Amino acid sequence: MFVSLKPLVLASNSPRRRAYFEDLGLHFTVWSADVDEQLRAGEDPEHLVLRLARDKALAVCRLFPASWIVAADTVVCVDGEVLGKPRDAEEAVAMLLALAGREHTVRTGFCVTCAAEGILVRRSVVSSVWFSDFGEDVARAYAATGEPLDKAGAYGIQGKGAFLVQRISGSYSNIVGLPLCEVLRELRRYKVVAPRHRAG
Ligand SMILES: Cc1cn([C@H]2C[C@H](O)[C@@H](COP(=O)(O)OP(=O)(O)OP(=O)(O)O)O2)c(=O)[nH]c1=O
Repeated sequence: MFVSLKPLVLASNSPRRRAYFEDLGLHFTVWSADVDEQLRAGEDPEHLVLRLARDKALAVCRLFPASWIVAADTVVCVDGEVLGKPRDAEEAVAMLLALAGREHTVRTGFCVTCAAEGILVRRSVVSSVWFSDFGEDVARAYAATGEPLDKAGAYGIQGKGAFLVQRISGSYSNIVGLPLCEVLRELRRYKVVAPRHRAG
């Protein structure tokens, strides 16, 4: 659907982010960026996801200075608390119960950068999600599937966790970890990618 016009690197371990790039038809390299994802005292969620997206992008940028790097970070926010990925099944259950029967937000920050061209762009996108009300038995049953362990807020809207979600407002792909409209807009703006034109 789209072609990569310039060398492109997805700085991510996330299979969801990789699948989104593959769906677009892009040619890209995947390089994981391991950075310290700790929240700093007094840091708000928007600042956190923008900082981590930049840190992940810059860690990979050093290795590919002539390439365009895309990195992202996703968190769930409820009651002023930031939920990242749970450490274990117990923490997953606690996170799920904190989200049950109410609204929370999912925020993804992303960074598009190229050292050779002196560009670094960051944006963040927020979506709202309403969970149905459920009890500890349901939270434990879902946590036991293992699906929550590598996901912010301990659920995957795109997977088994879909049954938790009553409704959403805003970008769906943002909840899954990469706000596609906004990322594609930046990649097209800098002519990193373009729609594919087939002859005949
Ligand atoms: C809320 C939600 C999050 N997630 C995922 C998106 C992200 O992969 C993950 C949040 O962790 P992140 O730290 O944003 O990303 P990651 O560790 O998976 O990958 P990397 O840092 O290497 O890019 O949660 C879902 O897949 N579905 C959901 O519904």
